[in-house]
Amino acid sequence: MKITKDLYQGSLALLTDFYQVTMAYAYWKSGKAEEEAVFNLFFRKHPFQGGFTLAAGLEYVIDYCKNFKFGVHDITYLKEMKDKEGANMFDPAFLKYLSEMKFSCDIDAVEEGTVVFPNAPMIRVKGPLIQCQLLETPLLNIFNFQTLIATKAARINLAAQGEPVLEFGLRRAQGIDGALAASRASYIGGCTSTSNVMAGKLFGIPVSGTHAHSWIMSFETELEAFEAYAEAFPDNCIFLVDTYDTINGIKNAIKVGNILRSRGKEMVGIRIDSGDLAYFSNVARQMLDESGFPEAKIVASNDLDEHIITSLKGQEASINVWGVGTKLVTAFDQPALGAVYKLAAIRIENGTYAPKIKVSQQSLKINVPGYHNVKRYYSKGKAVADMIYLEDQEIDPKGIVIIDPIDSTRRKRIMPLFYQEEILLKPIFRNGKLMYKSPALEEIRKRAFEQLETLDKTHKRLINPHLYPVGLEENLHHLRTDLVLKAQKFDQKDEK
Ligand SMILES: Nc1ncnc2c1ncn2[C@@H]1O[C@H](COP(=O)(O)OP(=O)(O)OP(=O)(O)O)[C@@H](O)[C@H]1O
Ligand SMILES: O=P(O)(O)OC[C@H]1O[C@H](OP(=O)(O)OP(=O)(O)O)[C@H](O)[C@@H]1O
Ligand SMILES: O=C(O)c1cccnc1
Repeated sequence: MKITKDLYQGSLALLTDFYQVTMAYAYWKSGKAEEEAVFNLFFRKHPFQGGFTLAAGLEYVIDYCKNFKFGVHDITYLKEMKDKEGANMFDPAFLKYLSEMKFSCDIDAVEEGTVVFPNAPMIRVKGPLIQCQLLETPLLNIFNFQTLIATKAARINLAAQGEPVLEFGLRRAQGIDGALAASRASYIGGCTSTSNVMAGKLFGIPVSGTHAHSWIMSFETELEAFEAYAEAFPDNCIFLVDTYDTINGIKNAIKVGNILRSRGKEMVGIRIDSGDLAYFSNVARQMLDESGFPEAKIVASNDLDEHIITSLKGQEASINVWGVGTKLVTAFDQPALGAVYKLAAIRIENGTYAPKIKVSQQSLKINVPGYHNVKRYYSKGKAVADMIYLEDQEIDPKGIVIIDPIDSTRRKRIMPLFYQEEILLKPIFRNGKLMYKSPALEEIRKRAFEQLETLDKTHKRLINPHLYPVGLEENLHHLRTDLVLKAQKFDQKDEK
């Protein structure tokens, strides 16, 4: 995949917030640029009031980091930036330093298609402070969006209960890249295909589609339009039946279905895009069955989402295929995931890490300090809990307690001995060198499916899902509590 080169024809180094560049300059000036830091990317709350989140975007991150370099044009742009007095904003020696900077971080991340939970890192970046800082914005940009859309797609696909969901979002997506990334994330989340032909070409996603109302309207009659379409695509006919009168449209589809059959071909189905989808799909099913087309599929579209699909299922609608656009690719009911990227540790002289904490009035906003990782415990193939732990922490296989990072009275005892375990942050880069082979998109999609299978259905329900246990290993909990208390004492003294 060459997203960088294909889409932006060059460097993406400036795809960052200006404050990252000014901080980079200030780090450089104060001699801190090369200090080793650890940052974590995580979110605090599942989107869509759900009980799970599906990670996506790592392949873009890898591509971004592999190509992380300030090119000649980037440097020229920065060189010409002036401050309020009209002086050059940046010292030429800093710009030379930037132009020679080589990506040299360690990155560990959850694989795409992994189910993830609040407060646990999805990406950990360790490296020179200046590089870690410059990566904040692009990493958040990539992960926030793709993870959000993959999660929405997973919810929609769960609602469709295994029936195909066709992604139709391009025309209403947030711009060109938003659409492409959304098609990719939707496929990871379980969609069967995309209508976005470029996403098909770039990512190898199957493309599919029916036809529009304009096709029908360009003919004198609907019947003529269906006949002409059948002439052009005898093996791929899904007739849109609701342009004028849906019942009459179904009759016309059946007429052309019979013509096709007389030529040894089968119509694939019909699409309904307006009106009461439960009512019309049931009428259509009956008419198609009675006319000898029990195999014909009924595709429904029109502002669908997981809730409407669930409702239509509850109404026993006869819909077999779901076309979903706007509400999927725009993550309609929650347009941002809200993941953040926080400094967790700074390496100190003796080679150990000094944990860093950002205190907040809201315990929800206090980060998890230190150089940590996440372990998932499985029992008989089902995920039972995630533990966030310091990398060098010994874990007693006979019994540990994990403590909820928000509410320390919520605890869970785990006997690692009896569980299978998976370390979720996998090595991606070491010293800037790529260690990880990105799986094919198909593999990622399969992982997403398998990961969702490991999750109990109580965590997957759309409304009021059961909370999956994620906790801090005891020592990490104590470290965090001590740091918070210390920081608060300091604040109190300060205020006097
Ligand atoms: N039986 C149903 N139960 C629940 N929601 C439904 C049902 N049938 C359709 N819907 C949803 O209701 C909404 C209907 O929107 P709208 O009022 O724009 O419909 P319309 O009849 O298609 O109008 P138009 O012809 O202008 O498209 C859509 O989101 C659609 O998915
Ligand atoms: O409803 P969504 O989930 O966003 O799915 C995509 C929508 O886009 C099309 O409508 P549009 O009116 O743009 O074109 P059309 O004339 O082909 O119906 C299609 O018919 C769907 O209704
Ligand atoms: O192929 C379709 O039916 C389609 C494609 C994009 C948007 N709406 C429908």
